[in-house]
Formats: sequence, C-alpha cells, structure tokens
Amino acid sequence: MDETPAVPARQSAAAGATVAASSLAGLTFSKGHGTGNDFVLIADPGDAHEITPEQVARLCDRHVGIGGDGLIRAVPSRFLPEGRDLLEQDPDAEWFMDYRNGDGSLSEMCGNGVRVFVHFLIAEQLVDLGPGETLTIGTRGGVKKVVRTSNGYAVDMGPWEFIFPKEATSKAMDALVSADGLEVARPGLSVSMGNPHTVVALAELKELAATQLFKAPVVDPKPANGTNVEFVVPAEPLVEDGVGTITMRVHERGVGETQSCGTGACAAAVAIRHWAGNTAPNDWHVKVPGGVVDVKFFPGAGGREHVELSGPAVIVATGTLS
Ligand SMILES: N[C@H](CCC[C@H](N)C(=O)O)C(=O)O
Repeated sequence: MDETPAVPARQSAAAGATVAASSLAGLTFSKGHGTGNDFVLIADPGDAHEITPEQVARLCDRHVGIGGDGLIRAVPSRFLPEGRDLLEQDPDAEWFMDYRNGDGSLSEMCGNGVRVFVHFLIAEQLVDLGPGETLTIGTRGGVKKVVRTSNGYAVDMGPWEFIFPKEATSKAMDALVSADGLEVARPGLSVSMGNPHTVVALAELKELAATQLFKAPVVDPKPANGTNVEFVVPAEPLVEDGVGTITMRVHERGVGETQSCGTGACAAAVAIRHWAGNTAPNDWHVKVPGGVVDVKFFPGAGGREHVELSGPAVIVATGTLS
C-alpha cells in the first residue's frame, strides 16, 4: 500500500529545536493569561536562570514549546541593575517582572502581564496579598502598584506620553497606518505607556473585522523602535452611564495579533479621549477578542493624570520542562 506522504509539520520558528535541548530542563513553569493574552511564567527567586531570547522563542512557540504571547520571569529586583535602581525609588518593589515578547525581544511594559505576574507570585506563595491589598513591583517601565480586587487586579500604569515625532503635522495624528483588508491608509496617534503604541480609529466593526493582522501593519513614519498597533472602534453612543466603550484589535510588536493587550487598551482610551475632547469620560470598557478590560483616568502623583488598568488574571496550568 502506498505510504501516504507524511504531512510536513508547519515549520515553526523553532522547528527542530526542542525545549529539552535548553539548559532549562527540569524547571517548573506555569501558563497563565489575562483576557487571552497568555504567558509562560517562571519563578526565579535566586536569579539562577539567564533565559536567552532563543529559549524564550522556543518556550513561547505554540508547536514545539509551551506556547505564549510572551514569557515572564519573576526575579527579586535586587539581582538586576534596573531592579536595584527601582529599589532606591521604592524599597517595596521587591519582585521584578522580567517580561519578554514571544519572539524573545524585550518590552518595557505589559499590562495584562502585570496582573498575571502578581497572581503567579501569590500562587507560588512568594507573596501574600489579600483582597483590597496593594503590592508594589518593579518593571522595565518603572515601579507599579497593583491592587487585588474582587475579580482580578487593578494596576496603576502611571502617566502616558504622546509620541509626536517632531515632524508631526498635528496633535490629532502623527502617523499613517496601512494594513491588508483596509481600503485606505488611516491616520494613527502614537502613545507611550512605557512601551510604544499607535492607535488607529476605524468607522465601524465591519471594517475592524475585515482588517487582516497576519503581518505587521505598515506605520509611516516608521517608528525607530517599532510599535504595537491598535485598531479601535468607538461605541455608538460612545458613552453610556458615564462610561465610554471601545472595541479593539491589536497587532503587538514582537508577537503578532494577540487576544488582548493591556497597555494597548490604555493607549486606545488615551487616543479616543484625546479625539473626543474634554467631554470624554474618565472610565472606559475596552472590548478585546479575549474579553473586556477596564481603563480609568485619575489624578496621579506629581499632578500628572495616571491610567489605571483592571481585569482578570488566570493561572491555567503548571508543569516541568523536559
Ligand atoms: N501584551 C502586553 C503588551 C506587550 C507589548 C509588547 N508587545 C511590546 O513590544 O511593547 C500588554 O498587555 O500590555
């Protein structure tokens, strides 16, 4: 009988390499997510594991690894130079969220990741945090305060910055963004949440669904360090009972399309609120393919307006690397 040819496995980035080939064999890990933005999590209380970008990519690969949008290593801040700097600012920032994108690249901040990171620290019994209590943590985007709520966590994400390139022609948009499925290039507004975002408003949900995000949208002018691109549709009416609602999809730098992006949801609310003018509310629901996160603007330290991100965090499983 003719042998039917084996169907070649889809060549993934790490095809042929296996996690077992790494020096991480025997290490326990957890898998978690926040509204479908998923992460491989590793506790490293002794800073014993220098996880290389190649190892991150293998572990995050959804065919030859565990699979995840990113990897989060929990390590005491005192072991990292950036962590020691933060401890001088705030000695309570005992644990550091060492976040990496799924391709192994670094990012300054990860909003969904912070919630899952704190949930992981509690699950690992590395911290004790009851409902209503606040934990201070260190990140590459600075010190963050995280409150455990009745149904997840609320994170003070700090202030935002508009990233207007000097050649920006207006304060309403600073980039032109094109993507497969979009008939014409659209204006975008670039916002930093510690990491870069470019927010594009679309007219209706049909257009959002038709936008193809298998590859990175083209942003002009090209941001020097890349950018996460959010496509957003404001609800009609935008505000109900004092709360604004946005529907969003995102193509993440170093990952691809994800089910959710916490810093992206904050950037989306900043942009829509900027475009809507000062009639816009402080409270927002941001609907993403993986669920809903809430964004709130409030007067933060130093007279700057801060953004708070809140939402769920789930640990799905725990295992051992072979
Ligand atoms: N998913 C993350 C954002 C990761 C951003 C990363 N892709 C970057 O390169 O900035 C979040 O929930 O905020």
